[in-house]
Amino acid sequence: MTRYIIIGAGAVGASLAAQFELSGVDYALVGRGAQIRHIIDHGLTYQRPAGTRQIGLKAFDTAEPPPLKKDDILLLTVKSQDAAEALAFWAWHPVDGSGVLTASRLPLVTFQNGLATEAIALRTFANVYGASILTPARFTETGKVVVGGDPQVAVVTIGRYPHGSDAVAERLAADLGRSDYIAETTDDIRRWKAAKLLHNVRNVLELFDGAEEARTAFGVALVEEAKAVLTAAGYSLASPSERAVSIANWRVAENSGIRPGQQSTWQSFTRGASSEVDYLNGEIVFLGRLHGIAAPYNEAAQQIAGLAARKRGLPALLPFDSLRSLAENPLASSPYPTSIDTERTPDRNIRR
Ligand SMILES: NC(=O)C1=CN([C@@H]2O[C@H](COP(=O)(O)OP(=O)(O)OC[C@H]3O[C@@H](n4cnc5c(N)ncnc54)[C@H](OP(=O)(O)O)[C@@H]3O)[C@@H](O)[C@H]2O)C=CC1
Ligand SMILES: CC(C)(CO)C(=O)C(=O)O
Repeated sequence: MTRYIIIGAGAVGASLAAQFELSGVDYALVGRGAQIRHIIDHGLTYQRPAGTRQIGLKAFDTAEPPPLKKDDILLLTVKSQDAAEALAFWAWHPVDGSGVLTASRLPLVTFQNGLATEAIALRTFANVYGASILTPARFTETGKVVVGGDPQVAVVTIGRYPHGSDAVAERLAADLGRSDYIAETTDDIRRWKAAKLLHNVRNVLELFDGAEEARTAFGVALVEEAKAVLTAAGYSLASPSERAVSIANWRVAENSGIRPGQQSTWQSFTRGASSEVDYLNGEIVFLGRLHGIAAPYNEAAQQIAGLAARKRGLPALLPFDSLRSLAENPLASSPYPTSIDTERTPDRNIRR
């Protein structure tokens, strides 16, 4: 019987575990730090539009991972910047105590935003699948995850990487469907991930203050730049009309505990965790450099977020004017103060 090994117990991973637990799909949730300790000891506080419940989960600390079995499928739900470390940890585990190694045997599904993780995974794992997930999920308090998707938790598109679809993708889509997700498969997951990145390049704006109108205009510039770069890099972007499933009735529920302005990047900064911006705006900068397209708006956002991330926390929103002047005058030295305390204080901002 298939068992899903969920790696990373945050917004996406812990909610997957909770939904599998509720629907009877077999899984093991493997996490680290205070979050997994709390889940092991007390269960997960899981807030959905219909109410909040305390759910006991099959949870493991990375320090004591469950032994892997031959029918396991790995679901990678860490942030992109943590993917290489997590993959290196899992790749060379023996399966079933045999001489067969995880990376050559077990399928691995990458749930990350951005375009980088699948290629990193393919270096070690022979069977890589990408999953593009649309879910309003929040992890800002230890032991608690809020998901406002209604009536289903999320919309997930799955495909084999770099292309194709097969029985593993279909299996995961079916199990997600049983677990209250809208799920579909695709032959070209790269197009879906690229299309989603157009949304995620704007995540960074939630770290900045400033007038709504000016921030919206900056968001448009980020997206236009991303479109130009992705096109130059050979991506044709998937369009919502290509969906095989209807998401017309899917929404973020009102009063679900999910508020605008608190997407995944904001959550990491708020928790004092590390930043994914180098894989979102940074992916556009990287592809722009490879294909000779300037991306000053994404580059300015990446630079200022990068400096701020070293502080590990977001005591106050960042000055939008600095962002705009750096984007409009990229050769000027960074207008954002560089005398930043770089001491690492993980989980500093978590409310307990
Ligand atoms: N949150 C959302 O609403 C959405 C997120 N996404 C994407 O999904 C991906 C996951 O995001 P999200 O769930 O928000 O991330 P979170 O930061 O909420 O959760 C990731 C968890 O993985 C843990 N972790 C990191 N490295 C390891 C490791 N080696 N082994 C075990 N656990 C590890 C982190 O611990 P620590 O805190 O110690 O770093 C953290 O608890 C991202 O690419 C994100 O962009 C996509 C759609 C929506
Ligand atoms: C789906 C969405 C937009 C949810 O907020 C996301 O991808 C994120 O938070 O990064």
